[in-house]
Amino acid sequence: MENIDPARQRPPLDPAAAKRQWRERLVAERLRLPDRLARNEALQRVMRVWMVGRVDTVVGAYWPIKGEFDPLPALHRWQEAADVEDATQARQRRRIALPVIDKVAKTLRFHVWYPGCPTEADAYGIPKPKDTEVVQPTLLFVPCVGYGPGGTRLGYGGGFYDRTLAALQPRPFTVGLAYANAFVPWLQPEPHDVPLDAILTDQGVVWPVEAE
Ligand SMILES: Nc1nc2c(c(=O)[nH]1)N(C=O)[C@@H](CNc1ccc(C(=O)N[C@@H](CCC(=O)O)C(=O)O)cc1)CN2
Ligand SMILES: Nc1ncnc2c1ncn2[C@@H]1O[C@H](COP(=O)(O)OP(=O)(O)OP(=O)(O)O)[C@@H](O)[C@H]1O
Repeated sequence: MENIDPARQRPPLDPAAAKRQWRERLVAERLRLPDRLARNEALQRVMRVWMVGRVDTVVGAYWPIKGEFDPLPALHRWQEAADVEDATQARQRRRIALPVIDKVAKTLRFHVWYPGCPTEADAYGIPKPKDTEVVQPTLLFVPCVGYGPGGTRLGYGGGFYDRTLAALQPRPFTVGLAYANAFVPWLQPEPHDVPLDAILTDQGVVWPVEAE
């Protein structure tokens, strides 16, 4: 048989393999970001401005891992602002919830969390609230390893958010959080991917994009 270019003998990368490769690259890149502190502050500001006027009282977020943006400081301030911002709602306490993995259904449940709340490590070593109330966030901040056009999200590959959102009735408004360097232009939604309703980065609201 003739010599064939070895690259051509390999099957092309399937989308799942491409996603695995990019996950690794994006997490490594995020951990190396030289200006992470400045980006972190910028994204906190974007979040707080974006939340003005939202009437949610239960907001889901996450405990940051692997260099993820930390949404909790901005949410503390949102919680504390309740007293002055909206007198009619001030009595209904604003609450922050963190995900807890349901190992059987492989979905997430959201448990109330507050600073100093007792926690224990989940299967991935992420702190989860211990024995606090289960709540239904109407607004959910979702960590992104990467993001693509149209609100497509790349996570760590567990499918937890997609499975959770497929099952949640009514669905919360979902907001992806990422640093702007995590944009992956070719990222295509797979059939099970639930697109995010909005994406915020340190550069502002990047989805939905304003009409030109
Ligand atoms: N901060 C944070 N909390 C979260 C999530 C998240 O993405 N970020 N999750 C969002 O779902 C859930 C946890 N899901 C996770 C899924 C995988 C890995 C992880 O580290 N996976 C390994 C690869 C495992 C494998 O390939 O089988 C890795 O990336 O090294 C971490 C969390 C709930 N809590
Ligand atoms: N609604 C669903 N029902 C059943 N399986 C699902 C569903 N959504 C996703 N999955 C499974 O989860 C796997 C991982 O999905 P995907 O690669 O999109 O994860 P991810 O969004 O990156 O991860 P995560 O949400 O945990 O951060 C998929 O291969 C798919 O089989």
